[in-house]
Amino acid sequence: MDERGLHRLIGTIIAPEHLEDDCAVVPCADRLMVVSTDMLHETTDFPAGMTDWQAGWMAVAVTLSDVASMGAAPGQVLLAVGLDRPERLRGIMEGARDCCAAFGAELVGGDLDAHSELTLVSTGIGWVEPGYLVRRRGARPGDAVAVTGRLGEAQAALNGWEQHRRELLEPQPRVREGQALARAGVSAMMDISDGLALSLYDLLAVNDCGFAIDTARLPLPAGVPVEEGRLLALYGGGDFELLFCAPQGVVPVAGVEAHVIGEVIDERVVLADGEPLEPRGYLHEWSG
Ligand SMILES: Nc1ncnc2c1ncn2[C@@H]1O[C@H](COP(=O)(O)OP(=O)(O)O)[C@@H](O)[C@H]1O
Ligand SMILES: Cc1ncc(C[n+]2csc(CCOP(=O)(O)OP(=O)(O)O)c2C)c(N)n1
Ligand SMILES: [Mg+2]
Ligand SMILES: [Mg+2]
Ligand SMILES: [Mg+2]
Repeated sequence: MDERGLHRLIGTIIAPEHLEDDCAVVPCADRLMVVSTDMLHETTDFPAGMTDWQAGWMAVAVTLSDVASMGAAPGQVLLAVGLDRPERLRGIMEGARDCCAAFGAELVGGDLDAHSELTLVSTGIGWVEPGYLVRRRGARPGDAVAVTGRLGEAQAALNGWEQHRRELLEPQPRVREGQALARAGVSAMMDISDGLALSLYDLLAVNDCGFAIDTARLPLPAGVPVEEGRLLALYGGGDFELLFCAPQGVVPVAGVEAHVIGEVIDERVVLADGEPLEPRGYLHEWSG
């Protein structure tokens, strides 16, 4: 059983539309509040050699990435710490605080308990005017499909490409870019935490159209052979770039480094170079 299968179960218990986006959306006077929470564990999320400061940074970055994907401005963050050793706390809190500060958020609370495996749960709140909210749903046939930054860098580092360790250990949420894309009029957006392929299937699940990408157009990790780089870009997790669809004429958006990688099509399929793309990537799995 994997994460996506269990999400379907959750969708039979709470309203399934609550599972459609990177954040929950809560009306709040004349603005919308978006909220995301994410859990990280030492064994699955903190690679060997990661510092405590980097673990705190990453916990906040992954949540701010979800906030960014809605076109929202980060506001407040809470961090719950399941702490294995007390001497780790200072570094973790400083990393979390510094990531908040770097992206215009404030760390305003959290929780603390003792736990055998270091576990960080970050909750991020963001704010957006109703006209600029962007959801995963909204893609239209003929839109361009595009991504910010480069893909596959975090997984490249895990594969031993040392020049990409910083991207793995200190992900940079595309906070400024998310808001600029929203204001420019993109039609659908999400962040890519589990790899491009799974993210395209996540978009497919909530849109009435499909996606055709051209692998020659993927922005690949620098210094990695092209064939390996292409696999990393399609199936590697941990990138935290934005994947978005944009009506013709919207991209390029000033100040946003993005690459068009394909287009939205009528047929509800995900194609890469004309063939169905394997729905493979980073998935939490359970045995049995
Ligand atoms: N245990 C849960 N209860 C309710 N909603 C959940 C749960 N786990 C995940 N979700 C929701 O499912 C959607 C997908 O989750 P996830 O894959 O973690 O998104 P993301 O990769 O953006 O963090 C999100 O809207 C998230 O809020
Ligand atoms: C040991 C280890 N493997 C891989 C990564 C890269 N990485 C960071 S988050 C992530 C996947 C996304 O995490 P998840 O808990 O699924 O977050 P969500 O999709 O909910 O944002 C990956 C592959 C890592 N940081 N550490
Ligand atoms: Mg997300
Ligand atoms: Mg999540
Ligand atoms: Mg994930």
